[in-house]
Amino acid sequence: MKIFSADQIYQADKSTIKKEGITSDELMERAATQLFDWMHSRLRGTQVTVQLFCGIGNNGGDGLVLARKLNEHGYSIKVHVVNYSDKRSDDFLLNLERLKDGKVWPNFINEESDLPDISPNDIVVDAIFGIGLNRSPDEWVGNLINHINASQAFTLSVDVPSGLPLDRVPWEPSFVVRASYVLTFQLPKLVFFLPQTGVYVNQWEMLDIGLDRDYLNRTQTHFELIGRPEVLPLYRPRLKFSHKGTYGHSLIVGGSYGKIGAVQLACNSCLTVGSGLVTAFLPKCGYDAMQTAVPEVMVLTGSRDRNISGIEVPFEPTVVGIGIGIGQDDDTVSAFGAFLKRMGTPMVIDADGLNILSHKPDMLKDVPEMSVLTPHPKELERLIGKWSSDFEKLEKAKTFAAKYNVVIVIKGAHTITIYNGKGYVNTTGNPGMATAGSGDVLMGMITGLMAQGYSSVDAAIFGVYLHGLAGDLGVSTTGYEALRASTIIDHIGKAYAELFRQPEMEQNENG
Ligand SMILES: NC(=O)C1=CN([C@@H]2O[C@H](COP(=O)(O)OP(=O)(O)OC[C@H]3O[C@@H](n4cnc5c(N)ncnc54)[C@H](O)[C@@H]3O)[C@@H](O)[C@H]2O)[C@@H](O)CC1
Ligand SMILES: [K+]
Repeated sequence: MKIFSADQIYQADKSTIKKEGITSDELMERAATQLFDWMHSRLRGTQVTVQLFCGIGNNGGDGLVLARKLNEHGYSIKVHVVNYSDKRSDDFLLNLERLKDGKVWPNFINEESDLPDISPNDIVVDAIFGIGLNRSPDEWVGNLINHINASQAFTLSVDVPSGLPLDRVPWEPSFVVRASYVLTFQLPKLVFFLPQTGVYVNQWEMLDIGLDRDYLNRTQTHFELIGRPEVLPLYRPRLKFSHKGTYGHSLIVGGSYGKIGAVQLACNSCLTVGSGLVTAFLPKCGYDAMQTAVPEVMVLTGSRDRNISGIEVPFEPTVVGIGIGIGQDDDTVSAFGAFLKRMGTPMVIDADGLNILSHKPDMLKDVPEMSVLTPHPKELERLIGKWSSDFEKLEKAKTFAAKYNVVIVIKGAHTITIYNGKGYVNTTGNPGMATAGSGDVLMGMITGLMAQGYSSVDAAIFGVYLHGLAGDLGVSTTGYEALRASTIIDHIGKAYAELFRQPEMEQNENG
């Protein structure tokens, strides 16, 4: 699903209004009716006080329409108009009159006003600012936002948490509503998924307001949200008349004394995701452990006991996964450099492989094109330099990926795959996966997918999604704390099956 910018969303609104021959207040009515239906279906007339804080633009207008509808259905409401500007929008004014016609008299809040009491048992509707926010809220508005945040009331934000801009980090972090729930109109917003801005959003949901499909389909975006509908078409079915050679031969290069487990995990996940053959290249000390732990894997070793050295293999691998647990011993660094120079096949490079590249940036030119780099934030920083915000981080990663023609997988709560100027934001995974070896499993999976013929970028997007899904399935039996990297591997098969699971309704209908 595409992630649109604020400008593009305004265009979508305009295009819808024009195409359907409706007025902008009719679109607002449609949007706010969705908000009302959502609340009404959950509250079912419960006598809880709903305090609506409405700005003076169209986000505030949405809040006023919602207030009118709640009032018409007998809910107990208090409406506050947050008077931060004289430039009230037409649809705000129209709906203010309609609200007054229903005998609801809002409380107007300005710089001098006392802050209203909010009980922790109230429901707050936050309709102060929407996607039109273009500068920091004034201090008194910021104080009101702090007051809402301190109330501990359930806070439902309309479209976006007020104070959160769509294209940058907030000017003042405390002047942003911390939303319990965001009901966002039709399209996901990038800020929900970035570490610096996602913290303001506890849960979110999209409400379809019928924006112009043609406009949405034809417009190109810089980011895309990756869910099941996006990954299913990437899946490459196994063929009946195939053999293990059809699915590639992966070479996993990694390990050092005490870190052979990383390679076991990567080889295991590489096989489990479907690589036809897997060979591990290890220091000698890892030989017995590897042969015992993963019998399906073939093992080659270098000449040194505790570290990788001279990477020589007597076959042409389809793809190489390299870097986990290798350390930065001089011999290892030169073996890694020579290997990069010699190999033309795309690689998946992780962990110390990335750290070596950060220390020896002249090696970057030897990284085969269309390789996949899988850094966590610290490794990324070493590679591309410091950034001042998540937005700058994404821009720098895009520039780096373009310069070396590689795919970058920025690991995190919402892993983002960067390629060719675009970011693919993953939706699976959970905090239980922040555990030792989880990254090794991911690198094995991406390698195994490339071995089977997935393109580098598809393997990254699909692998990240499947890895997260396997973690989500695993966590249902272990809980967050007890989830281990091996549990993720154990659930790769179920994750594949889950991709093709029919929703229960359809299953019933089909008999
Ligand atoms: N355009 C449409 O047709 C629709 C718009 N909708 C709603 O409209 C919202 C956008 O409305 P608006 O464009 O009116 O913008 P907002 O309601 O987000 O903000 C109102 C206005 O405040 C001003 N402003 C920005 N930052 C400020 C600050 N820090 N201090 C004081 N004033 C500031 C801007 O001029 C802005 O236009 C969406 O988020 C959504 O809730 C929905 O009703 C769906 C349909
Ligand atoms: K809002």
